Amino acid sequence: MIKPGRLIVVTGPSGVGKGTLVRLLLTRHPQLYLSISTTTRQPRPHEVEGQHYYFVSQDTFQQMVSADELLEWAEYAGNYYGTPRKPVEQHIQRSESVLLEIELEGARQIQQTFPTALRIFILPPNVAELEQRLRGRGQDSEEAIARRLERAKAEIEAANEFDVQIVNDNLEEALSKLEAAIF
Ligand SMILES: Nc1ncnc2c1ncn2[C@@H]1O[C@H](COP(=O)(O)OP(=O)(O)OP(=O)(O)O)[C@@H](O)[C@H]1O
Ligand SMILES: Nc1nc2c(ncn2[C@@H]2O[C@H](COP(=O)(O)O)[C@@H](O)[C@H]2O)c(=O)[nH]1
Repeated sequence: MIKPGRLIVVTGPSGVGKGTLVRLLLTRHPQLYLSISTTTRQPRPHEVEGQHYYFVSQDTFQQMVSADELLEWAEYAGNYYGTPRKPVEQHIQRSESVLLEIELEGARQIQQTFPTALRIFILPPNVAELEQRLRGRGQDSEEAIARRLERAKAEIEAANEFDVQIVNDNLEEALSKLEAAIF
């Protein structure tokens, strides 16, 4: 059994399948709470305010940082992303476990502030497959894909900083490993 009120961080390069794995995990384990991030990125066509992200201006994001309303935040590929503090703390206080799906710099901040958090790194089978997944997703411009792939190299090198590393090759197998790490 998972310990109550645990913080679980899922990190890995963009396009590796974190969101896909987390969505599947939530359908099997609806008791987990997924934090909804704030971002200055423009919404993608299918994205819904308050469901995928809270989409805010740079000014609003900066105000949230100044007011210490974010548990962690980072600049990523030209946009800002952060975890709203209050909902996470409320769920943890209620002994509910919370999932953060965030990039490397944010995960490093969580390591400082929540050293007991379980930190999981999702790896691609190889970089060519990662690129194929980013392109296949069809959501990002060529420039955005290039920036994400550039960042991916440094991210992958940091995988050993994490408690658990999971290669997302076969999706079902990766999901089973994610469940085994958490439960
Ligand atoms: N095991 C897998 N095999 C093949 N394709 C996969 C696998 N896992 C995910 N994908 C596909 O890869 C693409 C990227 O997945 P996803 O959006 O979940 O990545 P992500 O890590 O959440 O990216 P980001 O960090 O940018 O949000 C999607 O099209 C998804 O369907
Ligand atoms: N440090 C944080 N990183 C976050 C947060 N929410 C999402 N992310 C990560 O950003 C990249 C890009 O996301 P995309 O939706 O533009 O593809 C990806 O690695 C996300 O995991 C956050 O609150 N903090």
